[in-house]
Amino acid sequence: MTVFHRNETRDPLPERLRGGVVAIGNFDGVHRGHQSVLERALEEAAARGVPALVLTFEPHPRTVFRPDTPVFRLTPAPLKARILEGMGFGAVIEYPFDRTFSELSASDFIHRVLLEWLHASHVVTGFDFHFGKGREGGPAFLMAAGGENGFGVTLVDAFRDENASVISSSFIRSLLGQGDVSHAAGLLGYRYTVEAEVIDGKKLGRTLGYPTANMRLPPEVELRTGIYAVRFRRADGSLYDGVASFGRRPTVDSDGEALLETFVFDFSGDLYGEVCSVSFFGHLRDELKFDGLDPLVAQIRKDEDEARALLSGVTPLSDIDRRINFA
Ligand SMILES: Cc1cc2nc3c(=O)[nH]c(=O)nc-3n(C[C@H](O)[C@H](O)[C@H](O)COP(=O)(O)O)c2cc1C
Ligand SMILES: Nc1ncnc2c1ncn2[C@@H]1O[C@H](COP(=O)(O)OP(=O)(O)O)[C@@H](O)[C@H]1O
Repeated sequence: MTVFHRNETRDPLPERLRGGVVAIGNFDGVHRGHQSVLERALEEAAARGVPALVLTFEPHPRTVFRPDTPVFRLTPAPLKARILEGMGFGAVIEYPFDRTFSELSASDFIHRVLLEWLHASHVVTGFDFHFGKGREGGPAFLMAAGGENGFGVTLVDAFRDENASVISSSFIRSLLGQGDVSHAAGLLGYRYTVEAEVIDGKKLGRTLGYPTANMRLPPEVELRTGIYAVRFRRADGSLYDGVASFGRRPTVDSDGEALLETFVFDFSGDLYGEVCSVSFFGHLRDELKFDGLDPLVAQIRKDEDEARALLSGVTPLSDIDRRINFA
């Protein structure tokens, strides 16, 4: 068993990873459309007996072109790497992306990155992948370059869901903005998941009988505020059901920042400083401003019951979902 390699630099690639099948793309969310491209790369690699790699770019190229509007990332690099590892890839290349790199011509990208650096034997991308300065290189260019330079190319057609709609990261972001985490899960193939350190709060939760693990999400996250049924994973891998509130807590803290606060079921202990993850299974309601703490606590009790009921019946949507939320 070789270990998964996360490559975050332009330093020479370890020898054992050269000559592989390379899937290229940003793959933010690693949604079911991305998975159809990625599965093809895994099949090609298995058939040839060579490593399977993903070439992706960090930071997300749109963040480099428009620094003041950071992209709402469905899968920040660490989560993306974990999903790809679970799928069976040998490595993810998080190639450093900056303005200078974006000026490389499509031909230079092929020669310097794919050939001289990765020694790619085969490339797999989606039908609409473009690369090089001004997106000048498209599928036809890549096919021709493969023919000239002796690497194979597989272009994977648009994946359509059950309703014949093309799945896109931006549509999934908009669903999360509406709080529709179940529709988002259907398109991702797994429940939307965030990861962050548990930080200190007002220490009020414990006095209400509902201690909550508080997390700060990146400001560009556009998840709708509200109350959700969730699964909570600790750093040691243990899994718990829970109920979480994402928002500004108008009842106790009207001008505070938005926080994700999870009441973890059947748990007691210290979570401060631990990096934990939260996966969203269902949106229960919007956040409300209550007239005092008693009605808030009464509502949280109902939320807990509702979340327990919802979570008691859930099943994995895919192997990825099983690894993240069930195993
Ligand atoms: C399931 C759940 C539902 C919540 N719903 C609301 C709400 O509708 N309105 C609100 O102001 N705060 C809501 N809260 C947030 C509580 O006000 C908050 O958890 C409490 O103030 C504890 O804060 P602390 O963790 O900083 O001590 C909710 C919390 C949980 C766990
Ligand atoms: N069942 C639980 N769910 C969430 N946090 C818990 C639980 N049991 C203990 N804790 C601990 O208590 C803390 C939350 O208590 P709370 O009074 O809400 O404080 P804070 O305001 O700092 O979040 C968590 O960060 C965690 O360390």
